Amino acid sequence: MSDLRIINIEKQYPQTKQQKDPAFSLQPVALTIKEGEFFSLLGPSGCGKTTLLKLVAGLMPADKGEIWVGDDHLTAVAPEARRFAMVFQQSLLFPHMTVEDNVAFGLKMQKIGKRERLADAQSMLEHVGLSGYGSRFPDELSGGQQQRVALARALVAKPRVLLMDEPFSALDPSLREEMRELLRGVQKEFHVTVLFVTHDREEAFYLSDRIGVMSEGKLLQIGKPKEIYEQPANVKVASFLGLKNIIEGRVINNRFVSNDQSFEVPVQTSIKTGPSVMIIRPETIRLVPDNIVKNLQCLYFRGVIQQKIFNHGFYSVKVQAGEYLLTCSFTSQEAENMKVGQTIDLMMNNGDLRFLNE
Ligand SMILES: Nc1ncnc2c1ncn2[C@@H]1O[C@H](COP(=O)(O)OP(=O)(O)OP(=O)(O)O)[C@@H](O)[C@H]1O
Repeated sequence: MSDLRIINIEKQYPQTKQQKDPAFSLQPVALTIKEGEFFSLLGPSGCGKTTLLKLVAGLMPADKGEIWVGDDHLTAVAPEARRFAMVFQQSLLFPHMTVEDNVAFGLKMQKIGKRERLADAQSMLEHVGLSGYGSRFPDELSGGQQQRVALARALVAKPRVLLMDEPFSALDPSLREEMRELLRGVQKEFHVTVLFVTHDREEAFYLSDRIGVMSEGKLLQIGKPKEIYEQPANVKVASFLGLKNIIEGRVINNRFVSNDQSFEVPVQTSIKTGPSVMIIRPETIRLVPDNIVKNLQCLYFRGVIQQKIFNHGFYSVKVQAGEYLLTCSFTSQEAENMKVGQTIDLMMNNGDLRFLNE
């Protein structure tokens, strides 16, 4: 298998005289991306995603570590000889060449005959929904169409790895969605290995087979989107993923005790004694049915509705429960009679709660 192996790659940028803070360093990254896998590096601006991508591409040397694809050791191989393709935020098409020639350019470099390369370019343009656009010039295309051409140009040369750095961030939201769908489709069709950089959680969750969450030069967690969402490795990952209802407290004798001592719940034995957080996922919160007998398997809150917002087919409802402002997710039916200012009773199963050491 031609997996992409990133073996303990690290990089420290040199300190400049004007710089007050220490120069950025990328902590050692060890990561294997399977052939045909879509892998995203997700993290806030400045966390080192592009740095890692450039090291993989060979656009700058690493201080330590190795890059392999299958049995090929690429660490010292020039970027253009790695057989990787790259797509950036700007499409970087050659303005004086037609769309068709832009797409066929890489094949020309590989000394593939004119007829064959134009046929391949045409076929790839069809795959990205641009058949009939071959004789136009880049400035006769919209931003979204230019990114389609950039994608076609990257794929036509059958790269061993496709590296993408925020390729859709300059596009408007509906076009972004369209491009995500297109990319997901062609990536699966051509079984190309993709390393994708984004700070957009939704984009990473939609596209990826696996995600690596980065922060401050460190790869904090690797996992499938569902695993990362349901079991974030630590508070930084949880906060970056925008997880709601992160409640601070302590673990004592395998029980989580909230800071204001108003409740305690059992935790998994893997959670260490000491400062911790409890995460309540909005979709696991339910209304307490009438006449229920409360039991120890659930946690209960009484609170006042502060806000009710329709959001993508469900209602996001904020409830002030003592000192906690809980975000809940209710169906239209559940939320139908809810009004701001109303007192409601909420419950959640202990088994749905997540605990993390800080
Ligand atoms: N050539 C360089 N020399 C010195 N420092 C650099 C260099 N390139 C980037 N940096 C610094 O390294 C850090 C990581 O930058 P990088 O571009 O990898 O982040 P990123 O996660 O891709 O961010 P963004 O999403 O904003 O592009 C930043 O603090 C940046 O200022």
